[in-house]
Amino acid sequence: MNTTKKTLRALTYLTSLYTPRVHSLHRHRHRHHDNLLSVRLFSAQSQERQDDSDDSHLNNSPDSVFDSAQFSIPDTPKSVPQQPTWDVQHRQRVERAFFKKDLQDRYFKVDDEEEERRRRVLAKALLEAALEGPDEDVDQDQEVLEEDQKSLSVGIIGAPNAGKSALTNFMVGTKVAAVSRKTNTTTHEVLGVMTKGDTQICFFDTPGLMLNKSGHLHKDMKVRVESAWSSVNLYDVLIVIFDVNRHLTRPDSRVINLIKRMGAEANHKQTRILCMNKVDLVEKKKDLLKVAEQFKDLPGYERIFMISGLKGSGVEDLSKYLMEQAVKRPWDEDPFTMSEEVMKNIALEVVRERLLDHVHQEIPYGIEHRLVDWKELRDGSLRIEQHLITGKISQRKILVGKNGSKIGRIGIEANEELRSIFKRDVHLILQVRVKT
Ligand SMILES: Nc1nc2c(ncn2[C@@H]2O[C@H](COP(=O)(O)OP(=O)(O)OP(=O)(O)O)[C@@H](O)[C@H]2O)c(=O)[nH]1
Repeated sequence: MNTTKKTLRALTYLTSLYTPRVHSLHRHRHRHHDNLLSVRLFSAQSQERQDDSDDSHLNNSPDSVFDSAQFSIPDTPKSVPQQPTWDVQHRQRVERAFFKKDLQDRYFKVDDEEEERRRRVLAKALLEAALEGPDEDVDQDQEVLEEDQKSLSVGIIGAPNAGKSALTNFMVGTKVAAVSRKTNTTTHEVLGVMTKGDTQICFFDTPGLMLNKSGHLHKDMKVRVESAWSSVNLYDVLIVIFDVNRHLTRPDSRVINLIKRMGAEANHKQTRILCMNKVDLVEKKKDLLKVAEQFKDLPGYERIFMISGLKGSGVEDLSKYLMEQAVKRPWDEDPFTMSEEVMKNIALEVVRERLLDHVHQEIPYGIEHRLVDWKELRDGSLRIEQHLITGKISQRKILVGKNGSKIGRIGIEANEELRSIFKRDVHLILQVRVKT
């Protein structure tokens, strides 16, 4: 798997946080042209101007601008012009199918701080994925014609800590899911995409889908949870996963209820499988058979797998089984390329991440972060200009630093990372501005 693909995977999830929800149910492919992240507001609270004098001269101060052209950056990678063709159709399809606008607004609102936290985590994930060395596995170099493509959507459901991310990571081979922590405020997320030969499998997390001890939905989140439950049926395959070691030592009635509910009846539209995870932790392997015995009569499950998502035992069988379930259907994710939109997101995230590293944590909430220019030049390099706009002169000072040292540091580091992610020259310009 190459770096671009890893970055793309990281962004698959990242993009979902910001893509405006689309709500019609038609499933045909179409491209999403909205300039999603050109402007991002990070205001957690309203910013009052502290000084009413004319600050416009501050915006012309050379200190407040970082321009990568003024720094010599070693080891410029060879610029490779790319045609961005990544299609966000897959995400849109899921979002269209799963969430309705009003529900979205009422029940899925993530507060700014939480969003900020997630954004940071994701930016990190993105970088890790992008900077990771190439994998050993065979690369998907040959194009597979659309009519030959096979796809499978797989939902993974289980209690927190059951090992959903670890399993997906093992199958997909990326660390992204491990760091994109989920909370009850999130919707279904793509955990990872595996493309092998002519087959592509998309794994989805189904966070927050747990029953209470008496086997009912949690009252406080009923509407949200009900819609999420019904969406579970849309996957081709549903993996119900649980920690078998925990089940043997401290059985949890909520987990048992979940397993029973999902396996209660055969579902002709969906293949359901039960995964006994963390078998590596179980000392007496005979105990595993006892558990399998306990659930074997549930008609909803086609198969029961005993696996260790972390160590990998049994995962190959599971992957093989999933590959066999794939149906002739065009892939949803292009495994090779990144769209311009995704790249823009990356550019903002990377700067944002550096900003948070170098500036006091609370400050970035009051800053408006804009992508003001994005140009792909003829030599394949990118010119990216972003503005950091603040309403407070005191904040401007902090951001700029002594003689422009702070914004310079942020710019140099961000520029370096972007070059490494995009594999081409990046001319990054960051400007700190005061709202006038
Ligand atoms: N020993 C062992 N540990 C595992 C296995 N699978 C997962 N774990 C560990 O269990 C913990 C939870 O795993 P995750 O993959 O994050 O679980 P999750 O279901 O994605 O958790 P949530 O994100 O909270 O829903 C981590 O510390 C994993 O390292 C396994 O097969 N064996």
